[in-house]
Amino acid sequence: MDATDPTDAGPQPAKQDSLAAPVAQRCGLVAIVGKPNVGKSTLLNALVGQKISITSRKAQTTRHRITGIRTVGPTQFVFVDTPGFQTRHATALNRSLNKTVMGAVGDVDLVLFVVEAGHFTPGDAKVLSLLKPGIPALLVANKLDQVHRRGEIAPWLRDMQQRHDFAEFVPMSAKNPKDVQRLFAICEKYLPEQPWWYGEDELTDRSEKFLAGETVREKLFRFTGEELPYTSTVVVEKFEEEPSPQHGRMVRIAATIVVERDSHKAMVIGDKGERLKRIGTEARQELEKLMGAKVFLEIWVKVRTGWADDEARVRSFGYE
Ligand SMILES: Nc1nc2c(ncn2[C@@H]2O[C@H](COP(=O)(O)OP(=O)(O)OP(=O)(O)O)[C@@H](O)[C@H]2O)c(=O)[nH]1
Repeated sequence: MDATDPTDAGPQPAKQDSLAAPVAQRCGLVAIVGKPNVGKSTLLNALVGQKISITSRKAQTTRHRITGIRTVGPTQFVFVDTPGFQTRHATALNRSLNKTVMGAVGDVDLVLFVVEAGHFTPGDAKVLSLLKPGIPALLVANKLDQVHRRGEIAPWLRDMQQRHDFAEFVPMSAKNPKDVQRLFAICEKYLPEQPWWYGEDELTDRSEKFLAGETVREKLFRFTGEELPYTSTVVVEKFEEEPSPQHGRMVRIAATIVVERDSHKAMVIGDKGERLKRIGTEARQELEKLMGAKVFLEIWVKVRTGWADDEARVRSFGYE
């Protein structure tokens, strides 16, 4: 996969040659945490330089612990994206999500605690309470572009300083490449000197099968807007490579969208199947680009009432 670099990196450190003093490699885990919708996935994608975590306007679209890898100069950042900490409902699905967050913040070198600049809600406080002492945390005050009175940021930062012993404050916008570049430079010194874990060009340790499911899920949420409950999910039933003299690489994928009610199924399928067709077309086009292959994508819609309340079923759909 070729990564285009949206971060406008500017000059990179020169490659080491045999005459130059060796620069020690750094490598470490960076967790991105925050309540739903603060921009964690947008930030991760900007940091990794390729879209690997799905984003949408709907809260709770990120359910898996996704790693993104980015090597900049001598430093390899291994990012861990986590689900928004969900406090409103206590279904088995949410218990599983919360466990993922706990796992993610306990064992990392650096935490990026993401909030919307100028805001701090009880939802943010809940996530903040999960941060472990001893692990440096940066306050990423995201969506700075939406703050129109910049003068209010300084008193807000002072208030944030009272709430947690943040190592640094980074007011920024995940949508601004220069800010994202600056964030790399800030994070670098928190990662230990040790050899890289992955190749220089690797972006994720997730399989293409996983990315296929995520892509369908993103289109599903994008085209159903706020109507479809976030308990709907996507299961990839088949992912098969086939040799094709005509297309080079060819992949056959069958995915099932699992919804809770018949009415949700009708919503996903849409008038004369229009919506499901659109979901399938857009997902297929994106996957073809991502995988550099001809993709045949089949999507089914199934109703499984109450699946989000059933621990065994949540596990069978791939949540820990
Ligand atoms: N204006 C502005 N919008 C942003 C910025 N960063 C993210 N957004 C938008 O905020 C919304 C939520 O972003 P996501 O990246 O999906 O948020 P998330 O925290 O991963 O959300 P969950 O998956 O629900 O946990 C999207 O509509 C983004 O486009 C930013 O810096 N500025």
